[in-house]
Amino acid sequence: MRMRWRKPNNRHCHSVASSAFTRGCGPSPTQVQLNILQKLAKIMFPMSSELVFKVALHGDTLLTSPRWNKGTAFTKEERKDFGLMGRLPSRVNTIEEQCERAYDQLRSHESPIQKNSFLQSLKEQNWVLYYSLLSRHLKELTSIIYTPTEAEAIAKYSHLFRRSEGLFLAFPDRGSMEEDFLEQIRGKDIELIVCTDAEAILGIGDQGVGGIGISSAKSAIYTLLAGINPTKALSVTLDVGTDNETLLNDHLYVGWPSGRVRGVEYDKFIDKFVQLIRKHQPHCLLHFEDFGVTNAQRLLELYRNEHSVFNDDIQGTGAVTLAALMAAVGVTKSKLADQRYVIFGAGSAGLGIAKQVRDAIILTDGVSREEANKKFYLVDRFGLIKQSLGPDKIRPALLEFVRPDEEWSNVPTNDAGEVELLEIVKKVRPTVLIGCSTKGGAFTERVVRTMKEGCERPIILPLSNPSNLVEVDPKDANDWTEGMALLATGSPFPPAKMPNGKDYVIAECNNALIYPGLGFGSMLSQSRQMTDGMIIAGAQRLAALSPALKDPDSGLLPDFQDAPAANLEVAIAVAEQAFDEGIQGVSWSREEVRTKAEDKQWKPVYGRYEYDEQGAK
Ligand SMILES: NC(=O)C1=CN([C@@H]2O[C@H](COP(=O)(O)OP(=O)(O)OC[C@H]3O[C@@H](n4cnc5c(N)ncnc54)[C@H](O)[C@@H]3O)[C@@H](O)[C@H]2O)C=CC1
Ligand SMILES: CC(=O)C(=O)O
Ligand SMILES: [Mg+2]
Repeated sequence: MRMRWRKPNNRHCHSVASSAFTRGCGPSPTQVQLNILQKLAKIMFPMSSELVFKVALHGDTLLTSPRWNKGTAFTKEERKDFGLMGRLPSRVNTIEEQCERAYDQLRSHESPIQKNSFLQSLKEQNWVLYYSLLSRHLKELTSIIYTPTEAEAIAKYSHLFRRSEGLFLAFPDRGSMEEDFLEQIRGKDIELIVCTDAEAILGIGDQGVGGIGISSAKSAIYTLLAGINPTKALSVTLDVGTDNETLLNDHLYVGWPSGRVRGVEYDKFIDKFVQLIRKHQPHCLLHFEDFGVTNAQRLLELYRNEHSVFNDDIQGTGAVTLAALMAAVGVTKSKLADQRYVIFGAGSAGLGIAKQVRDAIILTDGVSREEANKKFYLVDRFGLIKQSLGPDKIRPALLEFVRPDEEWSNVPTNDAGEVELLEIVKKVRPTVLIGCSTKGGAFTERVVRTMKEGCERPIILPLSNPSNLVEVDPKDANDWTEGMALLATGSPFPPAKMPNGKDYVIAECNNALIYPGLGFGSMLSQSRQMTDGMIIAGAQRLAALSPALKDPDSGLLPDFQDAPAANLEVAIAVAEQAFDEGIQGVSWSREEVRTKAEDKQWKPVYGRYEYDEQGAK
């Protein structure tokens, strides 16, 4: 891996949208903000007249194609050319009018889950309108199509089911997997596949076939935040059964109603899928999402050297958390290597974070791997991960982080002989406490206050999703530490009040702030692998955009409103790193990365259609 560690800086502030990114960058703030907003507006909503598409669809087939349908925005001329006269009401609308109408309709739905269903149905009808609407109300609507509301939609998938989306590969139909896959991608140039086996969806566990909801939500976020062309993305659910009794006992369950396939048969099934991607789509990025803890790391290691494979829960979460921590140590004027880390929940996310931060400590501060490992205390269902838990309770991937028993011989345990979080906090006096356990409320008042006694500015990141599983409500953590905690959460939370009455922005430390950029950077450079160097380069770039580096009372990470601009920067850093490592698969040069990235982004604009038999279908 050829890469140099670079301290966060603001070199890239000219090209991002947030005012927080731009303070101190040459022209007056107002002028800079104006330029940036104009640039962002152009990126998000370029003039549709600039684009011309050759389209081969006609009449109803055009109106029912979500990619090409424009609804009432078809011009009179297009209506004549495409057999739409009489199929649409007379008035031609602009996209602005369509968004206004759709937003009014959305607001007539009261509950978040109803809004989620409405947006899903809009997506099935008209992609340009769907993504335009989401872009215009990014923060508000991301929480509807992603965490927290998507968790509820997934749990209710079989009951809310109306129309299928994506590719369903069920274990009993494995004989026709290749045919089914080819049928789905026929005529398409797929660059991204997001797949899940749905064993650990967000924090709500095994959701069987409903897992398609996370693949398509993650895929939509790729489009929304990184401009991935939705026609080039495929969402997949690998339906290997479910051990969720509620689903198995539900006669309306639409997945394969069987217990989960495990062991050799499971591995063969996954391998068949990966190999057919390697055969038919050798350049596409394969994104794994929400696999169970026993498979996630194992599958990543198995395939990452032979294909561009990415596990979001491990690598995406590791990267976004590293960026948040880099910003936090920037505020406390300390180093990553100075911290003592307690990670509560040693699953995919917990391990991914530990490894990512450990690797960064080695790179930044020249600490040996062994010394760096010692800075981490991992905690899981059986309390502290220490030697005497034995191989039944310690996955091989955790071995580097196991604490020696002697270190804990004088520490009180519970009846089961486990060392619980409070005792760990008392002994370790952590400066960083991260939650990815799915155990809502685990960071109790005592835990947080004890942590505060041991350090002036505790860094607390309760990352579990959805919102009701957060380890501590950030408002409480803020109150219990008299506003001194540096906080970020996995799902959106409102600002907390500082003792001086000021709002403290709770940054969203969600992998969506970085994975679209990591994936886009890899796709853009057509790199053969997603390397650790590329991921760290992306995390560094995101950290450099932290508003907290300018104002310590601002959020640790860019506001979600700025997520498209931040992800573009991440993508550029990742692609540049691919060049530095010599693993790019494109013939253009490193200097062209930014222009190529901006050009490649798909924008939700209609453009003008011309009928052409050889055109898009
Ligand atoms: N903010 C973000 O970007 C991300 C957040 N997450 C969230 O983190 C949580 C975990 O996700 P994954 O690591 O993918 O799941 P996972 O299933 O791989 O890991 C969960 C771990 O927590 C442990 N655990 C369960 N109950 C516990 C308890 N009472 N005390 C301590 N540990 C306990 C489990 O044994 C398991 O090792 C989920 O809520 C998920 O939504 C995950 C990925 C990204
Ligand atoms: C955000 C995410 O990937 C998760 O909660 O699993
Ligand atoms: Mg996930």
